[in-house]
Amino acid sequence: MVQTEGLTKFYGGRRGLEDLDLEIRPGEVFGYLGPNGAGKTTTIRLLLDVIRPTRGRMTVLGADPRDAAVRSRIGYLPGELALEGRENAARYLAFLGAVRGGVPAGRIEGLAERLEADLSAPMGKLSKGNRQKIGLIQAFMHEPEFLILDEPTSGLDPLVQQEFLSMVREVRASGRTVLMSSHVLAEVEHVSDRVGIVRSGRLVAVEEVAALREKAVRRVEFHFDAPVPREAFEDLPGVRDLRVEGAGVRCTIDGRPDALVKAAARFTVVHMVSAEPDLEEIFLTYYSGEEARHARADVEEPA
Ligand SMILES: Nc1ncnc2c1ncn2[C@@H]1O[C@H](COP(=O)(O)OP(=O)(O)OP(=O)(O)O)[C@@H](O)[C@H]1O
Repeated sequence: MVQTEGLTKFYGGRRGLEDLDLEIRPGEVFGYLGPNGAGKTTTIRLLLDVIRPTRGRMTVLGADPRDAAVRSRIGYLPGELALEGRENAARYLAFLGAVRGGVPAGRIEGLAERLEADLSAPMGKLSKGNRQKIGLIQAFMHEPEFLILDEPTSGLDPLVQQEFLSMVREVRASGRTVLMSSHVLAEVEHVSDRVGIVRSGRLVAVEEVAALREKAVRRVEFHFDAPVPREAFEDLPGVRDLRVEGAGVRCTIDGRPDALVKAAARFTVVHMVSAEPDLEEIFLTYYSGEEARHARADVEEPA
């Protein structure tokens, strides 16, 4: 769906994105993560030919993004959607639908209902959340084969976020592809197949979410019906910060919990707590590692 090689964008002397090699596969949901200013929007604008690269190559849907036919096969939610004027959202969406070759009115209404969007207010008066919903409706409504969503969950309340994530899952189930950016891992980890982590204009990692989860540290607690010997839990693969106090065992695990679970199973377990793996910690490691490495390169570079 997307293939880039050495894709680079400088804004004058300022680095927007440098040497991006990225592949997005058909049918996947790709989460594009990074803090503010990392280069996510720059990447997305390059893929859509809103801006042109300083150097590097890319294909989108197998073609040059300058090819106008490519754009019509993509649904796009910009990070900041400008919706102005007195016209209401219903008429605006109907107009866009007609321009895109016809979208059934029922589909627009269906999406509006799911997202609890108000289509009757004048567009210039929409709240941030409602503007975001209108942006999502126009991105999804013509059922494009590739959806590019820049910070799609920003401004949505938690219930609407859940509904949006269901819409993304449905897109994937129908074999279509999604690229969504975010600066919060939690917003994309439950729906993404892979995540790319970008920092200071560089892609620092691309990982399967399942692999990331296996690498993550998780905190685990066991309570037994009687005191257990510390030796039974020492030197188990991946087990760290072990604390054995009477009938209680606490530790963190790096990777698979298999060895720990088998060790615990030799005693009578009365209660067990396992926290969700903390992917955010891994995510932050990528950020901070890169920060050090590229601290010097962050200073002005030539165009
Ligand atoms: N039009 C522009 N002119 C000059 N510099 C720009 C321009 N657009 C982006 N930049 C710079 O390029 C870098 C990457 O910005 P970009 O908007 O791509 O980041 P982002 O990851 O999308 O962050 P955000 O979530 O804040 O939009 C930043 O340092 C930003 O200041």
